[in-house]
Parts: sequence; structure tokens; C-alpha cells
Amino acid sequence: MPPGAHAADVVVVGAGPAGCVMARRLAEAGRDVILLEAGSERAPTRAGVLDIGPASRVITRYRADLGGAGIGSAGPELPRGRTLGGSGAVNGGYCTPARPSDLAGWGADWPRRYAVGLARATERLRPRLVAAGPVAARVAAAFPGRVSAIAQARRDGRRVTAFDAWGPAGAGVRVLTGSPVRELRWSGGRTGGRCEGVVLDDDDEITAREVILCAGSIGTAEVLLRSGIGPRSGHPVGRSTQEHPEVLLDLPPDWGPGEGDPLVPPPLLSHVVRLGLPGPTGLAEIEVRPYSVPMHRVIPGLDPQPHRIGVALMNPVGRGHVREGSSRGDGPRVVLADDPRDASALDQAAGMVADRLGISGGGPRPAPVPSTSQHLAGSARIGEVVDDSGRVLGCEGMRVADASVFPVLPRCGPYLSVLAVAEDLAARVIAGNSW
Ligand SMILES: Cc1cc2nc3c(=O)[nH]c(=O)nc-3n(C[C@H](O)[C@H](O)[C@H](O)COP(=O)(O)OP(=O)(O)OC[C@H]3O[C@@H](n4cnc5c(N)ncnc54)[C@H](O)[C@@H]3O)c2cc1C
Repeated sequence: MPPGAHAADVVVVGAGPAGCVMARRLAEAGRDVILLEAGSERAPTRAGVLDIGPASRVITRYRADLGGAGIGSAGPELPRGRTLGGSGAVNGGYCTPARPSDLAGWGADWPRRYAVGLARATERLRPRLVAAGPVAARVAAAFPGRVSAIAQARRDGRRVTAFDAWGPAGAGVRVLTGSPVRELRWSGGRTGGRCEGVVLDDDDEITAREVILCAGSIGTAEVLLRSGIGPRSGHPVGRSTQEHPEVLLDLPPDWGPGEGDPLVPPPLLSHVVRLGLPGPTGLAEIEVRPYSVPMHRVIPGLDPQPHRIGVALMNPVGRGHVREGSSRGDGPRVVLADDPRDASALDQAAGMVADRLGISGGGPRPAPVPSTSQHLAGSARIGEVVDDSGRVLGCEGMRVADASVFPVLPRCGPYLSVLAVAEDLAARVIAGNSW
């Protein structure tokens, strides 16, 4: 650890989207901030590349379980960015704001707070609409009036991450990479009282007046649980996570744009189709994702795959969990939401979409491939684990400010919402501290 890095006003854990916003805003307000990032390598900067393939060195692979209904991740692992910019440096990059009705369950003042945070976030990130490719155009034609254009944060063929856009180092933040936090340090060793800093994996310690966890919905739950904040302390950490389950449908070969130039992947998504379909629990809100190319074109090292589009359920009733790892130190286990009613809604929607697009070619419908949107949120929810300024209930000197705090997952990709909420919570930290 560099000399002098053993104390700060604020330690922000995790340089993902939330951490970059928080660190920058607190430094601008005159706080001495250390930003700790577990990862030590940078993700590829080329726009459109998702470096989550088998040889990636910029992700953490978390173990994931599926329940009986069989929806959720196609594999036994969930990737999360482990690099400056966090998952925002490896994600699909589609930026959509939540609708006011998405925030209904968040509390009366959230629509206004969110709107202010969103304005600040979009001013920095400046996501832009991108042109539709042939697949998006064909899907849009099949669902007139249901298509929404979505924005991507890219400039001159490069991905713009939150680390680029908020530039914490430029505001005086001390950014330390390769610095995974193991646990929180408690005053007098008394778990759950006053937090006075963090302990890193290598046993180094940093003291701080305030620790702000921005390690993502899995990483933050992991640090909290390892530090004794969980069911035993009366905090339901990791107990009620939400995800947007997705299934993938094979497209017939004549749909695709061809292999194209492998060095210049187009934006994976330019448009989505939003549908409301009657389902087992009321109106199932469906997002059809006309991915522009097969996934192996944008994920380095992935075996060739058919070109598929996604059909995702945006208002699932199922809830999942993040559980503490075993004492063998094998990391947390994620159990994805897996409610049979969601599986049934998704199955009906996939069938309807396949028929409308005519992609079954008169034969049997292609079997949907289970997948997940990678939108996990809600492992330390406002009202249950933290208050609506992100302070961990019953503790002093620590907050959470990332996707973990979402009381309800908006019916859209969470990236822009993570940034908007972090902007709001940063303003509250600044207003709430006299130092
Ligand atoms: C593959 C993929 C595709 C996605 N596509 C989209 C999309 O197209 N649109 C969309 O809206 N959303 C998308 N998402 C979701 C979106 O990227 C996330 O919701 C968002 O990045 C969450 O931000 P965060 O700050 O909460 O956490 P993260 O982005 O996960 O950042 C957490 C950071 O904390 C660090 N960290 C974790 N633990 C520790 C520790 N103990 N000590 C120090 N550092 C730590 C991590 O290394 C990471 O850098 C995608 C996610 C993934 C993984």
C-alpha cells in the first residue's frame, strides 16, 4: 500500500459505476477519499466488447444456483466486472432510465430524487442513441408502436465507463487497484456498532470516518456478511434479490447480419420491444432484445453460438438470495429468483414472440435457452438493511450506495439507475456530514 494510504475521511469500496460517482462527488466537496478496487487490470476499451469470456481477467465469477423452475443463468456462474468501471466496463452498455412508476415502491420522494440524480448522471455519461441494425429493424417491424430506442455510452468507437466519465482521480481521489476489501473494521471490535475502516485481503487496514460500500449487489452483500452484518444482526442482507430472467431464441440463419468485421462489433442493442402480456400473476411485462450479432462476436473466447434474441421478464414475482460462502473461503453463492409463475410467463411470451416473428419456420418452436439479464439488485434494500440515505441501520460510519439498495428493480436495465441513485446518495452524504 502506498505511504499515507492508511487513513482517509471516506473509503469507498468498489470502483464500479456507484463507486466512481460517489468518490468523485465527495472529493469535489472537499473530502479526502480513497477508492479501493479489487481488480488490477483494465477492460478492453473498444465499444461493444463484453470481456466476460472464459479467459477474461477483469471479472469475478460468482457461483450461482438455479431452482426447480429452470429459469435464470444458462451456466453455473455469474460474471461481474472486477476492474475500474466495474460491471459497467464489461456490460451490454444499454442505458435506459426507470419510469416514475418503477419507483412507486421506493418511497414518496424517490421520483423527484431519482429525476435529479438522473439529470446529473446523464450530463456526465452522455449516452447516445445508436443506429438500428437489420435484426432490430425486422423485430421492430413485427411489433409496430412497441419499440423503444435505447442509448449507449460510447464515443469514437470506445466504451465510456463511469470511471472515464466521472474521473475520480482527476478530482483528487486516491484510487487503489488490486485492493480487495475483506471486511469492515469495528470500533472496539464490537460488530455492528461504529465502523472505523476496512481490512484488506492482505491484512492491511485503512481507517476512515465513513466507509461506503459500492462493491455491487453480490460484492457488497459478501463484505457485509463477512463483517457480521446479516441475519444474525437483524439485517436481511442478500435475502430478497431481484433479477430479470431472460430466455434466448435462435434466429434462422437468414436473419443475421453475417459474420461481418470481427474487430468492430456493432452495439449489441439499439432498440427493445416492450410488451404487456396476460400471465399467471397479471400483466407480464416483457422486453424483447433484438441482439445485433451472435454473442461470440462480442464476447472474446466464447465458442461459436447461433444468433439469438432475448425475451426478458421485467416484473418477476420471484426473489433470490445471496448467501455467505462456506468457511473454506469459497465466496458467496447466488441463488437466482426462480418462481414457476415467472417461468410460465416467460415461456408463454417466448412462444408468442417466436410466432409473431415467424422464426419457427413452420416447424416446432425453437426451445428457449435459459439465460439471465445480469441485472441482480436488492441485496441490501432501503428500508430493510439501509435507510433512505444509504446508512446501514443501527450502525454508524457506514453506508451502501450501489445496486444492492434498490427496494424494487426498475423494469429496465439498471445501469443508468445505479448512476442516478449514487448521485442522489452522494448529495445526501455531503449534506449529512458536517466534516
Ligand atoms: C455482463 C453484464 C452485462 C450487463 N449489461 C447491462 C446493460 O446492457 N444495461 C444495463 O442497464 N445493465 C447491465 N448490466 C448491469 C449493470 O452493469 C450493473 O447493474 C451495474 O454495473 C451495477 O453497478 P454497481 O456499482 O452496483 O456494481 P459493479 O458494477 O458490479 O461494481 C462493483 C465494483 O466493486 C468491486 N468490488 C467487489 N467486491 C470488492 C471488494 N471486496 N473490495 C474492493 N472492490 C470490490 C468490483 O471489482 C467492481 O469493480 C450488466 C451486467 C453484467 C455483469
